[in-house]
Amino acid sequence: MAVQNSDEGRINVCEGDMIPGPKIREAAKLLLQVVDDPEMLAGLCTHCTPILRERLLQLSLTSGDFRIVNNAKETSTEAKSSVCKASPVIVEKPKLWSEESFSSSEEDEEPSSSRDCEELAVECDPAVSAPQNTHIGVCKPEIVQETVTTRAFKTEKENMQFAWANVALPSPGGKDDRNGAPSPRIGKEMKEVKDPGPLSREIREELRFHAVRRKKDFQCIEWVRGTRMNVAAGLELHTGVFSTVEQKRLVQLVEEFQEKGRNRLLRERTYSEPRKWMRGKGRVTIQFGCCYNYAVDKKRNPPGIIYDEMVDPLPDLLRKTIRRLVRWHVLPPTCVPDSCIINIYDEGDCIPPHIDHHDFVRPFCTLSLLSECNIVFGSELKIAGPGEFEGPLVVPLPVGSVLVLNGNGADVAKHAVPAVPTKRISITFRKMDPKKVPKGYVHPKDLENVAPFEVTGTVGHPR
Ligand SMILES: O=C(O)CCC(=O)C(=O)O
Ligand SMILES: [Fe+2]
Repeated sequence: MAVQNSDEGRINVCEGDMIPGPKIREAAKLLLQVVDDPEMLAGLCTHCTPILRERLLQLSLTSGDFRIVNNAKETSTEAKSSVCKASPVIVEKPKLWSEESFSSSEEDEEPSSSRDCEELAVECDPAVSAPQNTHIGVCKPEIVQETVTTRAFKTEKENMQFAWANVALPSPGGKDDRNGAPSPRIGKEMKEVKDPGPLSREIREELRFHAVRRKKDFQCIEWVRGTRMNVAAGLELHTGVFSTVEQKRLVQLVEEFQEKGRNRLLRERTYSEPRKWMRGKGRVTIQFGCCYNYAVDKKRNPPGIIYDEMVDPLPDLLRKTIRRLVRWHVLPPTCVPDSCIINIYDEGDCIPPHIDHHDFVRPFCTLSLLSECNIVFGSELKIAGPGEFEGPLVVPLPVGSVLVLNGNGADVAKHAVPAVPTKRISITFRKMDPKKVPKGYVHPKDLENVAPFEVTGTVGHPR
């Protein structure tokens, strides 16, 4: 249902006006709840929508008051021409990885380049930009900026000339966070602005938790063994679970382990780099927690988890990732993954049609990194050529998204990733069937009793 516009509560904002931070945060939280309304989104492409959501989220997390520095009509051209050169708004960086820091130190800061990337997602490679939904149609940066700065906020309320380019946010001490230099947008008067202090970790986590998008209504009706059914039932796609910075850290970790694997610094079966003798053959895999055998191996082990083969244990960052998945309601606490397989796809690499082995319990999930690709589902998948697979359901996997496989989607439908157009990394997290846990496996303490995040209802409603 479309959101109804109402003239009540219309706000006139003039240059120099101060808007108290709590009001802005409250407005941003409200907008976050209706941001997916079709009327709100009219004219926005699917690339812009997550950016708008991310920006609203940033606003809902900022501390300090806001001053309108000029009006939207004047600045929309300025914004258009300067978008790629400078951040149009100085926003206090919300703490990332809110439950726990990816790094050992709470205060660990990102290098300025990655922070710029967070703030100016439109300027960055879409492959590492804000969480995205499907990626249909690509906007030029200027167009994205124009859309975000004017159209999204103007709508019927012409008087509410609220635009990113028009707002200056004081950061503590009047400094630009990114390089410590005084911000050109913050004048003397801004020093008088009272900073209500940072939001608590719990509120930050709840806000980010509420911004996660969850698609659970996949449909693919097929006749299977005489029964008509939805073979996609049980599939879920979650976006916005990992920030761009968190994704970058995960990619870094994968690259570090790939390097160690190449240098034979990992257990023998942790890292595997098959010989590629034709297109669609082979992709690098890194396994943690258990050794999964794809096909009968040299020692005649059947496919499945090998009982007497050890691989390296799950690194700290991947255990944190698992906790995030459970805390943020992507996987149930009854199914905390204790193993994972990283697939590194170079351009042209693929994964052929398969159903994941039942040595792993359901549900399980796959995190997509670096670039978007399609995954195909169906009770029968056609092999149309080397690395070319076709099926009745094609699901685009946005960068940073998590696909959960359960029910028919995991056990009736096969899935395959056709040859990818560009390098991609996926991490599949799975819990071993307790009867199949390999010899010598030590269960990590921090994966015991992982509790899902409790929704307090103070911030918004789950989607
Ligand atoms: O790379 C993907 O998205 C799928 C990976 C997969 O199907 C698997 O590891 O079993
Ligand atoms: Fe799979």
